Amino acid sequence: MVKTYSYADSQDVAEALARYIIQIQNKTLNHSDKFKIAISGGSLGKVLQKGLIQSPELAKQVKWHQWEVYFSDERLVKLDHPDSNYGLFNQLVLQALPSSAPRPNVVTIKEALVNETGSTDEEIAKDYEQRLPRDGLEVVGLDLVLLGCGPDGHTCSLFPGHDLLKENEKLIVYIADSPKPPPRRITFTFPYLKKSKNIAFVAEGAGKAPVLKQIFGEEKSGLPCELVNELGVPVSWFVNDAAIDDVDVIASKF
Ligand SMILES: O=C1O[C@H](COP(=O)(O)O)[C@@H](O)[C@H](O)[C@H]1O
Repeated sequence: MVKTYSYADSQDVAEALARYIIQIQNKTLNHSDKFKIAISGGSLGKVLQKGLIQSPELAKQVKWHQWEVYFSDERLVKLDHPDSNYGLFNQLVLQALPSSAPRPNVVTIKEALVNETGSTDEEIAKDYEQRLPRDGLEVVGLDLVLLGCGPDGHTCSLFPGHDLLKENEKLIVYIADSPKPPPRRITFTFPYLKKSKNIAFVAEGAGKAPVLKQIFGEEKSGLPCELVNELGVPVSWFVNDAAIDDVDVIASKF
């Protein structure tokens, strides 16, 4: 269920990820009128910009008007704040679309609840969970979830050793003590990630080599990224060669 792809440079990674996204988009739109996808923050934004906006042959295949975009995690700041994952996606992708291009439907956190006296981060998480796609009363998984891999092995805002890794019921939860600033966030949980039809990770650069060695090594790392690999969801990893520094340990898996 875990496929791994490595490419020499970042442009190759970006184009390979874009081709994969378009493949899942087209397969989904054969039986649905909406392509439901989750975006992460961090380094993923630039990869999407390179593959889905700046690569003309691929850009013309993206059916943005049928996209329904969610966020696998979000920082609890205003949407135009430099720390906002929506803000990054808006800046790198949405604002780069031709003005005539139809826009996707983007499901952001309810900005009015952020820093409003009387509302709590738990309410923001519950509100976002209420807006996840449903089939009747049941919340359904997304067609594709795009995840990053932090140098500590975190993904979404699920951090190593955090109690949130034990959440087995809620689909969206809040964290008030993220070890990576800013501290206040909401995040997909493993129960929600497990509902996904497809998951893809992107990890690039020498800085990710040590954690990839742990995630794909012989020993169980218990890191959030490795726990996602074990959910039983089809997972694809897109990395560049700089992120694979130990041929013995993981290159055989790429
Ligand atoms: O804080 C976060 O970090 C992760 C990983 O970011 P990366 O730059 O190392 O790829 C990101 O996926 C997540 O959305 C973000 O909130």
